[in-house]
Amino acid sequence: MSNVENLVIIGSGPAGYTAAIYAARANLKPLMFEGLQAGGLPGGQLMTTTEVENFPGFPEGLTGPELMQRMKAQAIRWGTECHTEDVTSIDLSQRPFVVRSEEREVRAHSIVIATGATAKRLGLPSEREFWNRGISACAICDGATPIFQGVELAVIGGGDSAVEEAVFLTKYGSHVHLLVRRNALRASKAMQDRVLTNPKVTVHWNTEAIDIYGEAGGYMNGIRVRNKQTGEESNIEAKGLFYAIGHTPNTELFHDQLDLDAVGYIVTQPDSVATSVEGVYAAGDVQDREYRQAITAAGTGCQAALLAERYLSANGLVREFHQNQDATNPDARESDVPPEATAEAAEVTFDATQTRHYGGYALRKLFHESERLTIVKYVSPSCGPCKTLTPILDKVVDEFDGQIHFVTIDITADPDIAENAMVTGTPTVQFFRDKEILDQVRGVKQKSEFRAKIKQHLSTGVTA
Ligand SMILES: Cc1cc2nc3c(=O)[nH]c(=O)nc-3n(C[C@H](O)[C@H](O)[C@H](O)COP(=O)(O)OP(=O)(O)OC[C@H]3O[C@@H](n4cnc5c(N)ncnc54)[C@H](O)[C@@H]3O)c2cc1C
Repeated sequence: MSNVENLVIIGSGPAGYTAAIYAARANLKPLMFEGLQAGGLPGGQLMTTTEVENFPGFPEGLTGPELMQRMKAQAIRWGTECHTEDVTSIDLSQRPFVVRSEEREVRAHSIVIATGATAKRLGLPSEREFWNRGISACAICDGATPIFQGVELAVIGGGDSAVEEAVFLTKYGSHVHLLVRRNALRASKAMQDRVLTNPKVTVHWNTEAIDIYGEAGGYMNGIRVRNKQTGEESNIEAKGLFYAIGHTPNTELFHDQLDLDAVGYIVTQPDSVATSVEGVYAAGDVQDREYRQAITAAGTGCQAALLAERYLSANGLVREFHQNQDATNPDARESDVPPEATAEAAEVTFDATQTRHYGGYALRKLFHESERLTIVKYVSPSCGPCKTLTPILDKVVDEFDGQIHFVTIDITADPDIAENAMVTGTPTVQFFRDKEILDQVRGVKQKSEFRAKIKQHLSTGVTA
């Protein structure tokens, strides 16, 4: 049984990392599937937010991505093995349990499920057409892109997320419309005050979106809305629409294997995080309909790890590992762009023989002069998924050192470049050669996808 893991943790939000920290501190060397695209992002929901001001221990507040990087670093420091992969199937009917991703199959004596919840969509008739062409589910990730600068924007929803996003978007849009289905906000009183007193936000009560309109093949130009009390329909000329309408628990993998409630949340035993299968525990938003906070997720993550440890000990299943306190998180980065990469320094330090470059100066030079395949990664400082993508893409870029150019563009520092490249959200990765765009990838994707694209474009062109 030496190749059976003590504990597999599925999900890398506050619940998953807290479970990992506790289990790793108990010498269990947990293996974590951090997730990639199914059910959110590595790092979970806080990767899409700005300031977190209520997590104990940080009196000045910190950003969501920063908090999650710290949790990850702490989990890795004590020996957690992390894989940035989605679990694609799980078998809880046999012991050890079997957990599969696209890249591996592992067996485990115990499991902590911390897969959280996913943002809902409305399913409007033209939603698909204008998705990423004005519609977004992440204001924090996409709000800074040029298409949203100085134009009217809208947010749908009435909870904390909607209010936070509406206020955040006032930094970029000329005005923000908040569409609320009822005649009241569900957001906390403090959050309500922030939006109701903001002159750049108009709240449209009893209002539902019916559809999006815009140019065929182009961007959205507005939202068709209906007043639910009067039935009257009208248009809101917003160039951006951000969904903040709640979440669905990520429990597809566990249907027919665990007890779920009518909505799909995992049912845990009273005063416990034990599920209907012994040795399997659920922590965080995936089992919490009521509180859904980072600290409650972390609290139940702790409970899950302690229960898993007890279960392993009671059944003589523990395999102990030495802790490696020197382990550091290779993915922990403060920024995608190093501080020395200033616009002033760019002209002096630019070297076309290098693989990695930063900023508009380098991109313009390479775009016009280089024969190599040039890969451009567009990021923004507040974008959590950008930070997730960085280590994934870095590893692939290293494999093609000397064959390609890799340029990082901060779209807030080089908005004109982002606009010309028609970047509508971050992270976006574009592939160029001979002044032609060959390909584009939006969001966080697996290493294998980027590797395949680079190989494909290298094989079809001349490289330096
Ligand atoms: C915009 C916003 C702002 C917020 N602000 C605050 C705040 O200020 N303070 C606060 O306390 N709370 C805040 N919250 C709530 C908080 O983010 C959540 O309660 C918390 O993140 C839940 O943690 P979790 O670990 O349960 O799940 P999540 O954070 O949802 O993480 C779930 C994880 O599971 C992974 N996953 C899903 N499916 C799979 C799969 N098949 N395989 C592998 N991995 C998978 C995902 O990739 C992700 O890593 C905010 C939420 C939002 C959306």
